Amino acid sequence: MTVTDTYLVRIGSLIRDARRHKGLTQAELASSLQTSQSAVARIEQGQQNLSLEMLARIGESLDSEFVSLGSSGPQHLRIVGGQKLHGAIDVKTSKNAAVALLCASLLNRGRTTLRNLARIEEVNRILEVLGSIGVKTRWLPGTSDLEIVPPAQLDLDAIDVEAARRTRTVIMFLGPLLHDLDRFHLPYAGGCDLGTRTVEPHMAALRPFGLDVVATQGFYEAAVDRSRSPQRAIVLTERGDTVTENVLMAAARHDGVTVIRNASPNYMVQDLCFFLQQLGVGIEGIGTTTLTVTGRSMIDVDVEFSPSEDPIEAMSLVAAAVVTESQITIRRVPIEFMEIELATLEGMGMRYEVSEEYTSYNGHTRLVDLTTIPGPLTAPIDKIHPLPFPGLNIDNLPFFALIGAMAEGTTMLHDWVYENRAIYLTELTKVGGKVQLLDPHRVLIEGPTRWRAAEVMCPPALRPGVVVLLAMLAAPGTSVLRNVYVINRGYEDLAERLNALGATIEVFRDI
Ligand SMILES: CC(=O)N[C@H]1[C@@H](OP(=O)(O)OP(=O)(O)OC[C@H]2O[C@@H](n3ccc(=O)[nH]c3=O)[C@H](O)[C@@H]2O)O[C@H](CO)[C@@H](O)[C@@H]1O
Ligand SMILES: C=C(OP(=O)(O)O)C(=O)O
Repeated sequence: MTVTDTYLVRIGSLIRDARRHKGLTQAELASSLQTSQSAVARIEQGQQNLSLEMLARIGESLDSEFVSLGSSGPQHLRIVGGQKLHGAIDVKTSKNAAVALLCASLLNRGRTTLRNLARIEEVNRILEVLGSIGVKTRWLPGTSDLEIVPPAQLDLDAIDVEAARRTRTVIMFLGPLLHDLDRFHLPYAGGCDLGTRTVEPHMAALRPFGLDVVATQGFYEAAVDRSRSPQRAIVLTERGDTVTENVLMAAARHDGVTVIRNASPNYMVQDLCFFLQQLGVGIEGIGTTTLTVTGRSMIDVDVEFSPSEDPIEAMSLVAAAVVTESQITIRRVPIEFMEIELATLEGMGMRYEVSEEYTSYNGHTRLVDLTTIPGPLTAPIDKIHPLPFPGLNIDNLPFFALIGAMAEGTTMLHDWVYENRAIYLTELTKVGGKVQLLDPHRVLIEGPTRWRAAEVMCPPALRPGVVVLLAMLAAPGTSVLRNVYVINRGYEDLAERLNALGATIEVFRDI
């Protein structure tokens, strides 16, 4: 095979992956390219010469750039796998608390300083959105502390629509904004491609505060009827994290007492509650499913807050240790939000040591340092499935695919929550995993696995993306993971920090 042939085959398989991620058939892609299905089949098999123009058109049809110029193109990772990790790593603060706190800063007329914030793409997008509507934000020099100063009047018409559409967080502007604006519009929420994620629970829960939302042409048109206010407890139909946060933020400036039932007691909700308390809002029941909020119609305080460490990053690092069969110390693990995960791992035979507990900078969350001890694992007898906190966290479930792949026997995962996420776990087959999709919600993983290096397009979802990356760390040889924006959405400098543990990961872009 000539060098050109090898490239055509590689590009062809990347195009096939991207098409499948997008859920298109060859015929559908062909029709958007105005070519034939057989031409698409030849392209995917690497049997068709491709012009740059054709590559650009394919990239456009699949929302995925295959070739780009300059430094602004997609970022890729080249991983030399098969090495053991060693040493210690600190868990960073969570993405999910960061986004809630950034939205909550809109409640405050004073200056909000968020300390030790995760410097991740998701935060960057929200900073772009906040900046576009007039909020002044700046990183304090040499720190990860962010200062936020609101304008006298927000300018929602100037909102950066492109940045807003890349996150789901914009939906959490509804709760804070309904106090100051009688009418406003926000772009539809975006984010990872995990299948349909309804926003209806948000609309229903905010209706008692007078909010009515009509969705038209890519925007939520919001109008606030000031004659309405909550007359009785707000009962959430699902125990969602961001819906609970939205109601908390609406209640924070509602002059009166709001009771929220079936609230999520999850980690990011707790961080938001601690922050709101700093703003002078009364909150009882933190960490339970009934929250009683005594709001303040005006909040104008200079406040500082540091969110807690990310249990999902902690779980990712545990999975990194398991898949590379390494002993590492993971510092600052928010133990309360990892207990069921760790109990499940113990059931699979995993051993680890934990330090005495200490307190997070948020003043509340209990942390430990956890040292992994490599050893043989066996598949769990029962399926592993997530539940709202205090169950096994849904965002941690994908990491059990990796751990199941290391264990002797068959592990079943049941992701009842998301329509798409389990499907992406089949990407592990490209690096040697034996993963069988039973239906869109259930996968069987057979272990142990002999990982092998491969070039793979990063699945368009954060956790499955990291799962593939970690498998590549274990696979001897050189792997490439292409277009890792979704990973950077939720993890700060992951490649660099894994390299500090002895991994070899190079970040690169196309020329
Ligand atoms: C920014 C943030 O904090 N994101 C988290 C948050 O998203 P978020 O709060 O936005 O989660 P969603 O509201 O999208 O809920 C996730 C999915 O679960 C379904 N659902 C949810 C709760 C429930 O009791 N029943 C139910 O069926 C929803 O319909 C949806 O399909 O919670 C998700 C589920 O924990 C996590 O994956 C996200 O990382
Ligand atoms: C699904 C996730 O988050 P988001 O709600 O930001 O899409 C996640 O963190 O895995």
